[in-house]
Amino acid sequence: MSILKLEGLSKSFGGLKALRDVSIEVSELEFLGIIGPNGAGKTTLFSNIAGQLTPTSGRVVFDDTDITGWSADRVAKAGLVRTFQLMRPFESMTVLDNVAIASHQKIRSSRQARNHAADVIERVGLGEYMEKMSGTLPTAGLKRLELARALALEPKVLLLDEVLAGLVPTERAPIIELLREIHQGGVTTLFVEHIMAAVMALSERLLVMHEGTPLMIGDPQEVVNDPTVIEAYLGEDY
Ligand SMILES: Nc1ncnc2c1ncn2[C@@H]1O[C@H](COP(=O)(O)OP(=O)(O)OP(=O)(O)O)[C@@H](O)[C@H]1O
Repeated sequence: MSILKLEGLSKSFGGLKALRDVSIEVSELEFLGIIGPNGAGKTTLFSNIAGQLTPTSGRVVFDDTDITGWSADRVAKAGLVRTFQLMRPFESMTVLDNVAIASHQKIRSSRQARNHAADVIERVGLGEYMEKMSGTLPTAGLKRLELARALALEPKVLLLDEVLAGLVPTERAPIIELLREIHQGGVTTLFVEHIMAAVMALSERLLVMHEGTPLMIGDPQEVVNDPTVIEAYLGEDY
């Protein structure tokens, strides 16, 4: 069953067509990798799905509800949550407070929201940093915090935008493992990423975006071996 349907989604910025007629369906509990060259429209796609931008035309259907044009807050509360390439935690607040703010959007009671936030922080492996100021976290810790803030909203669908960017290879492996655990915990995941080893390790299906439109979608191995994809994105030496 599909949990997310994009129907003819397009987005223009003035004369620039950043998204052109994107139609894809994402199955419940799927892990969909999304790759493509810089400027292909990957982040714009997420922004149009998650409510930071309103599509110029087309529809976003989530869990059988047309959410096109909904505010980002409303989309997130409904269970479709994204992370950002540039993380924006409140640096002068503790890790717990940062995540509790997100929990509070789902849970009215402050005490319960904090308890829930603490559980999520443990789950992403930041337990020992609970009372530390967010601004003191190393990059890998900030990535975990970004994931915790997303998980605090109890997403059905998670949109991950280059969550591995800025990490050195030894830092990536545990975050990749965490992403796998989150997905296996029952979260449909869309994963925009340039690190191909991670894309191939996690993706069940792979979408290649090129010039604002899907170039190919399918089995990851078949997609990365496709000559058109190699020419558009991966290069001969992939
Ligand atoms: N707010 C905006 N206003 C005008 N143009 C924009 C805006 N956001 C994105 N664009 C343009 O839309 C196109 C798609 O950009 P987008 O950031 O979605 O690409 P991307 O695939 O995410 O790239 P990257 O891999 O570098 O993050 C680019 O040409 C970009 O310059």
